[in-house]
This record gives sequence, structure tokens and C-alpha cells, in this order.
Amino acid sequence: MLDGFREKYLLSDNAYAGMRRGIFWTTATNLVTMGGIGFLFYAMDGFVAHLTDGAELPSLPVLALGLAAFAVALFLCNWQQYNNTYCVFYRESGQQRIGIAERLRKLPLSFFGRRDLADLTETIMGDVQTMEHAYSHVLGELWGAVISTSIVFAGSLLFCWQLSLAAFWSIPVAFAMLFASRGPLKPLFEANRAQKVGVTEAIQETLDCVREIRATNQEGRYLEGLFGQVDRCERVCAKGELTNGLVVNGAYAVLRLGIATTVVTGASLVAAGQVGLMTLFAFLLMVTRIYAPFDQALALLSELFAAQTSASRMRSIMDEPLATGSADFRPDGHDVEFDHVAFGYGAGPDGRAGEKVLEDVSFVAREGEVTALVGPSGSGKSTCARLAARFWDATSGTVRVGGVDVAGVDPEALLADYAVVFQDVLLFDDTVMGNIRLGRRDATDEEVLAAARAANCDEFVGRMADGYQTMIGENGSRLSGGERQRISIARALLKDAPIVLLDEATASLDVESETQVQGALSRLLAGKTVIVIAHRMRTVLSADKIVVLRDGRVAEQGSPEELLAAGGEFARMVGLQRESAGWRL
Ligand SMILES: Nc1ncnc2c1ncn2[C@@H]1O[C@H](COP(=O)(O)OP(=O)(O)OP(=O)(O)O)[C@@H](O)[C@H]1O
Repeated sequence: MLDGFREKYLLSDNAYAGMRRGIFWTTATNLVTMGGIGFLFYAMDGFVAHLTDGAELPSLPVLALGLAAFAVALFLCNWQQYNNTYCVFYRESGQQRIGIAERLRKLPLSFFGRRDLADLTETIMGDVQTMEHAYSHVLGELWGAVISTSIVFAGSLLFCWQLSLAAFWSIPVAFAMLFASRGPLKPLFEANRAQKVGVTEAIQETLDCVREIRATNQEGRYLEGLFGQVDRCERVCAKGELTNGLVVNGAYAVLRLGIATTVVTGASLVAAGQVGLMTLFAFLLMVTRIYAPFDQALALLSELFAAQTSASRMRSIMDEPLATGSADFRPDGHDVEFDHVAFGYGAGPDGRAGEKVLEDVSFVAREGEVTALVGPSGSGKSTCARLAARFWDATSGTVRVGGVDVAGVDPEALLADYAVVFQDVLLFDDTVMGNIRLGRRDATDEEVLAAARAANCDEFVGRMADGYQTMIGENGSRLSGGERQRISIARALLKDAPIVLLDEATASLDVESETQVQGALSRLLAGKTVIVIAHRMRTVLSADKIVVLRDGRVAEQGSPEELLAAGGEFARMVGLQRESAGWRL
């Protein structure tokens, strides 16, 4: 049965072993507590016998020794119980979070395209927390209470079966009530979570888009939507809490009814002369304690039900197929070859292809050459770059690096050979130096500074108070677009990888900076396989090869001179840009 729990609640071997020990020590704690009640009864019985029959008073050293033994045993059991339930599960939840993060790191990007980010955040933070709380506060308590109570029940049957039934009947009934409420409560838990995810999403969106919202005077409308979302969440949560509270308190009331039935049954048994007054007294002492171990379990049982749903959501991440492949990546050179590649973003592990973004794309980006991908917006240039680095896998056809199909290569091993400069530069809340060093963790300060200089960072870093040690704020919020891009280029230069992907790498630079960075790039990229995505034809005229994409297909490819001479798509785009360069506003 416990094995079933392990599966259902996604417990590791350690947590499972800890849970078993926790149940043992909770049972021991409960039994020691009941032993204390027995000891109290023994003392009271001695005093009553002394008062009524003139018997000798219980020995004081025996009482003191018994009390001390009780205190020590209770302390030890509680200590072990704490270590084996709370501490084990706190460690377990840490491991679970790391496990999910590790898994997410290795999942193909197509997974993130299919899953909502707020939902994932809620799983990593909220679901793991729900499971941690339920496991540490409920699992051990519940099972420990069930086992210890069964033992006490069996023992009490030996004294008086009528009083035993009168005292214990309410426990299974209270649990039956809670289990019966499980089905109707489930949609409420689901709705609760969906609302929380909705609020997280709405807050994230508002923060992400704060500039756009202000620029378009949409604050009022946005806040109205956000407040509406928070109100809805509050209503659903309140409804869930109220319903759960009603069920739990109803179960509490039923549980405590056992006291009343024990009193009534005991009184009638004493009146009929079937049991002695001290037996009734012993049972009354017992009923003050037997329900206590269930109190926490009853209140939190709903959390255990919710934890099951959380565990199944976590399992959906853990069962997601990884972007796996051989770590032994030994390409023969670094030509990047697209061989009849087709791709759609909606493609999932079920083999379902999304709407086609690339269709029958074939070209080779040769080592030592600059291959420029050009084409209208949305034609699939960035998508080609993403497939080359295996951020996504082609739906059909093959992408090869040095003759090796990238679909069979471990993404980490593959990316060790890539330096990438994205259109959207992601910076961390660290120093300029720290951000550049991301390119190669073990680079010396001199190497970092050399890369920074080559990417023309010196000019703006010189104006900063602490130079390269200046903190640049969250996601480089204190830097301009061009400055961010230069840091990103410095990173790529520092990595010094054999394949370089430049996605609109120089788009945010002014003409002077761009010329300098282009110079640095061409010097430092010599001998590498370079794939550049650029809108401006001027920046790609010096490329060795141009691949023109249109609607996800290769419209034409060749050297710039060949394509210009052919007078096709590329020549038309160059012509258009020359025309627009002559425009005046
Ligand atoms: N993550 C994504 N999920 C779904 N569709 C996407 C995703 N990224 C891009 N697309 C779609 O794929 C198509 C090709 O996009 P891609 O970014 O490759 O084009 P591009 O030529 O680089 O465009 P641009 O020059 O504007 O950057 C577009 O229709 C785009 O809407």
C-alpha cells in the first residue's frame, strides 16, 4: 500500500525510507503519549484506592521515575519524528525543485512553446510547496495515527468492548466524510489553481509590458483587468476555503461526538453495574487524547488530495521526453548543412506537426565562410539558426554539423561548438565583466577585457562609474540596445567557438559603432562557420554566401555577386533598400 503512495506522490527512495521511519516514530510518539495517560490513570487509581480503601499511596520514587521515563521517551520520539518527517521532506522538496530545473534545462524548446510559463512557475514553486507541506504535515501524522490508534483500540477491547466501540466509532466516520467530499472538492482545487496561475500571468504580463502600457495610456484598462483577475481569484479561493472548512469542521464535530457516546454508554454501563467507575474514568481519560493525532491529519487531508494533483502535474514534466543525444560529438569540420529540412513550431512529442514555417530548406554554411540568411520578416531566418543549434528539432529532413546529424547529439555537447548572438540580448543583474564572462566561465580578466575591447565595449564602459565592475541592473536595464548588443558580441567572441550564429547582431548599433564591430567581427570570426541573419543588405554584401528565404523556402542562394547578377529576389531587396535609403521624412 505504501508503495502505491510512493508512486502516487512521486517520492524518491530517500523520502520513501524517511516516510516509513516517520510513520514508525509518529506511531511511537502516539503510543508513548497514550502510555503517559496510562501512567496518569495508574497514579489516580492509587490515590483513589488510598482515599476509599485506605490503600498505601503510590511510591513517590516510582512516580518520579515513571514521569522522567515518560518525558525522555516522548522527547526522543518527537525528535526522531521531526527529523524523519519534516527534515526529510524539506530536503526532498529542495531535491524536487532541483530535479525539475534540471529536467527543464534538458527539455527541447518545443516543450516551452506548448506549456504556459506561469503554469510552469506555479508547478516549480506552488506544487512543490503543496507537496512538501502535505508530506511533512500529513503523511506521517496520518499513518502514525491510524497504526497507533488501531493498537490502542485492540488493547481497549480487552477492557470493555462496548466502551471501545463508543469511543472509536467516530474516527472512521469522520474520515469517510472527508473521503466522500474528495470528488466534489476536486474541481474547486483545480479552479483555485487555475485562478492563481491566471493572477501570476496577469502580473507578469503587466510587469513585462509596463513601458508599452504607459506609452499607450492603457494603465487604467490594464489595472482594471488585473484587479478583475485578482477579484475572481479571491472569490474562487474563498469558496474553496469555505467548502473545505465546512467539511473539515463537520468531520471534527463528528470525531468529537465519540466523547459524548463514551460518556452516555459508560454512564449506562456503570448504572447497570457492568463496568466499574475507574474503567469509565480510564476510557474518559483516553478519549481526551485519542482524537488529537487525527486533528492535524483531518485539517490537512485536503492538502494531501491536492498534493496528488500537484504530483501528477510534476510527473507530466518529469515524463516529458528529453532532448537527448550522444555526448561524444566528433564532427568532421564544422560545415553546417540543411538537407531538405521542414519545420513547424507546434510540433509536439506526439508527432503532430505544427503549421509549417520551413519547407524543403537545403543549403550549406561552410567552415571559414560567412553565410548570410536574408529574406522578408517571418520568412524563417531565425528559425533556421535555431534548428542549426538544435534549440528545436527539424520535423523532417536533416541538419548536420561536420557530417553529424545534430538530432543525435546531446544539446550541451553541440552548443559547446556554438557562439550565439541573439536578437534579444539577455543580461543578468551582474557586473559588465560578469556578463561578458558568461561566454566562457574560466576566462581570465585579460581575456574578458580583450573580447570586450574587440566588441567596442570600452567606449561606453569607460563612462560608467566602476568601469567593468559596474552592476548593470536587472536584465541590463541601465544599458541602451546597442550597448547590450556589444556585451552579447563580446560574450560570443570570448567563447571563441567554431560556429557563430549572429541574429541581427548589429541591428541596434549606430553606423560608427557598427563599422567598428563589423571590423572586429570579421577579424575574429576568420576561419569559423558564420551564419548571419541581417535585414540590411549593406551588412551582408561582404558575405561569402547568401541564402534568400521566402515563405519558409529557399528562394535562391549563391555569392552576392552571383545573386545581384541574376537579378532575382536578392537583387530586388538590395534595390528596395537602396531606394528607401534615399527617402527623407
Ligand atoms: N516560438 C515560436 N512559436 C511559434 N511560431 C513562431 C515562433 N517563432 C517564430 N514563429 C513563427 O515562425 C515564422 C518564422 O519566424 P522567424 O522568426 O524564423 O522569421 P524571421 O525571418 O527570422 O523574421 P524576422 O526577420 O522578423 O525576425 C513566423 O511566422 C513566426 O511567427
